[in-house]
Amino acid sequence: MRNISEVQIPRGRELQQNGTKKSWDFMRTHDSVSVLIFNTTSHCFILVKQFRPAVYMCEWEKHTPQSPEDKVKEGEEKEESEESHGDPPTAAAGVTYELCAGLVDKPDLSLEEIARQEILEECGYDVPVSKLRKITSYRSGVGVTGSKQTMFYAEVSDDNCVGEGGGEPQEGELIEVVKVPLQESMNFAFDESLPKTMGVLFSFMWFHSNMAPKYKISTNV
Ligand SMILES: Nc1nc(=O)c2ncn([C@@H]3O[C@H](COP(=O)(O)OP(=O)(O)O[C@H]4O[C@H](CO)[C@@H](O)[C@H](O)[C@H]4O)[C@@H](O)[C@H]3O)c2[nH]1
Ligand SMILES: [Mg+2]
Repeated sequence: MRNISEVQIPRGRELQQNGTKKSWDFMRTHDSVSVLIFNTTSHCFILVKQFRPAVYMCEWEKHTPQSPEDKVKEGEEKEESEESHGDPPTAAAGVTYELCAGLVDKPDLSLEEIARQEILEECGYDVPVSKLRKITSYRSGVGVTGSKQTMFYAEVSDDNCVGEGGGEPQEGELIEVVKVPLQESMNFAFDESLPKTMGVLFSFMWFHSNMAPKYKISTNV
């Protein structure tokens, strides 16, 4: 009988599961919060758009078969041609649509307080903590990081808008705030030409099943 939970507690990078020795790399990261923001004045979702180096590198590697790490390794057989396939992708290939989100890196603040700060810094809306509603939490990555993300819902109005958002420039953040009209949100969510996170897809679906009736929106999911 196989029991997937029968794992000898790992020592170093090795573990034994079901009699098989395995080693695995992991990366320790902070947990995070994300927020689905809905503007009740304009009936729009408020998303952020930012350049993600990791996303860009995935696209870059498709264009250039040889990865930067491989370049520095010497004496290895190259399976694929080193020839470049035209110009490298533009920076736009690394820009994704995302929920407003942030790392849980301030131990003295609650998850709600961190979410509130991110909404203000990234999107420019001042929302009291009491207006934040927890949707759920989940593992945001199970292959390498295993960290947990807690997702919130925040209803805002134009009256809550106190700034432009855009992130904290001194922390190197460069964020564009994007409005997605509710009526267009499902087409937006499933348009694969617009790169986005799973959180955007999931939260839009959540809104359509839980909040849309309140706004008398017919769902085409
Ligand atoms: N934004 C977002 N939307 C999702 O739908 C979404 N779904 C998953 N995630 C994951 O959540 C984590 C935290 O999100 P952020 O990267 O937005 O965290 P911040 O604290 O705002 O910013 C930090 O990272 C910035 C960029 O590197 C720096 O400039 C800052 O200095 C630095 O503090 C990341 O692991 C991300 O993968 C999403 N993140
Ligand atoms: Mg962020």
